[in-house]
Amino acid sequence: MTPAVVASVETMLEKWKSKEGKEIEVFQEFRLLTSEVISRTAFGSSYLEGEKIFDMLMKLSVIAGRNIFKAKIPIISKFWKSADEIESERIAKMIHDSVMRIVKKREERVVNGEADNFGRDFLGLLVNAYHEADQKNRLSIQDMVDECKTFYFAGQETVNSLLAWATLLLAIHTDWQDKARAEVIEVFGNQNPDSEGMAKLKTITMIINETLRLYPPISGVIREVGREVQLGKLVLPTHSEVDMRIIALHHDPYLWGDDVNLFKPERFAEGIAKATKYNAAAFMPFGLGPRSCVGMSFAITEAKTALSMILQRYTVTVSPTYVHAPAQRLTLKLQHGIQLLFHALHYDA
Ligand code: HEM
Repeated sequence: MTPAVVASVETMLEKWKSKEGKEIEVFQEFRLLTSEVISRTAFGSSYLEGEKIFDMLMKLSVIAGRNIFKAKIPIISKFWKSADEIESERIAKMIHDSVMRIVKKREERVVNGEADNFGRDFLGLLVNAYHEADQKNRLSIQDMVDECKTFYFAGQETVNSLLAWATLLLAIHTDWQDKARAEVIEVFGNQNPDSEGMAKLKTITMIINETLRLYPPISGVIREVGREVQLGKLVLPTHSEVDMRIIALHHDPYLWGDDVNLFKPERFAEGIAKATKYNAAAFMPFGLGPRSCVGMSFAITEAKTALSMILQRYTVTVSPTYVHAPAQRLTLKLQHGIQLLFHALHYDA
């Protein structure tokens, strides 16, 4: 996957050449980057259509984000729909139609003999499951659409958030920015990152972990209680939902010390186990247990690649217009974005 990520980062950095020294809003920039990466990975040759679908999913996520805590009135909500609900239904229908169009195209290629399978990318696997001979294991269209949604939210929004916060923290903590750049130059010189060098990026890994601790893209996970259980003085009934606030664990001074709110990547110098004093639940940006994130390595490789390529070319500082206003919108975002300045380094990267 590294060459696909490198190609997408190169496209982004090519655009940045005309903006050197000027303000760039990185949340939006990384949104385009991570959408392209996930579209290429998930939809392969159909990635342009994939991007359109993800774009619509983005709109749906914005609507869902602003309605997440709104209660519904049971009978009235059956007959009356808010503007957001009507818009969500319209977008959902468009997404459904787009997925169907891609599926049809892939089916036609097989029928016409242009291809002997539906594709080896994520969508190809879904189309295969849709054609599964055994009805019990067959995927419905709705399942396919839902899988696309999960993949998009899981794989795009999260890395978007991680990259944006990491770049902001590097812009604020220029000592760490210098250390990270020195490491990248030592490992890759001015060449593009490769998978072999990824494991050697110790400082970058520490910075990524500390970013995920302070600003976990997913701030909590929900679990349903399988059977009644007692936790200390608390009895949790069967089927009750437990909302585990990852962000609260990551900011707990009891677990992390009085400097819990400071950016100190050195906490992770000897790895996660040492940093958490072997308490697995103290640091869980990717969740915990059998349902934890399947895209963890993908996400870390993508983040390391993008950060390395930026550091090879630019020093980064915070723009005077930046306002610190984190906001929970499904993932941890910023109300006014992240405005940074990128200054070209004077050597050929
Ligand atoms: C910084 C980036 C990411 C973060 C912080 C993150 C975090 C998480 C978290 C907290 C969960 C819930 C785990 C749980 O319930 O215990 C999750 C689930 C999931 N993630 Fe990620 N994720 C990231 C990137 C990705 C990427 C890049 C992909 C795919 C390419 C991905 C695919 C998934 C999927 C499919 C699930 C659902 C797993 C299931 O329900 O069994 N994630 N992720």
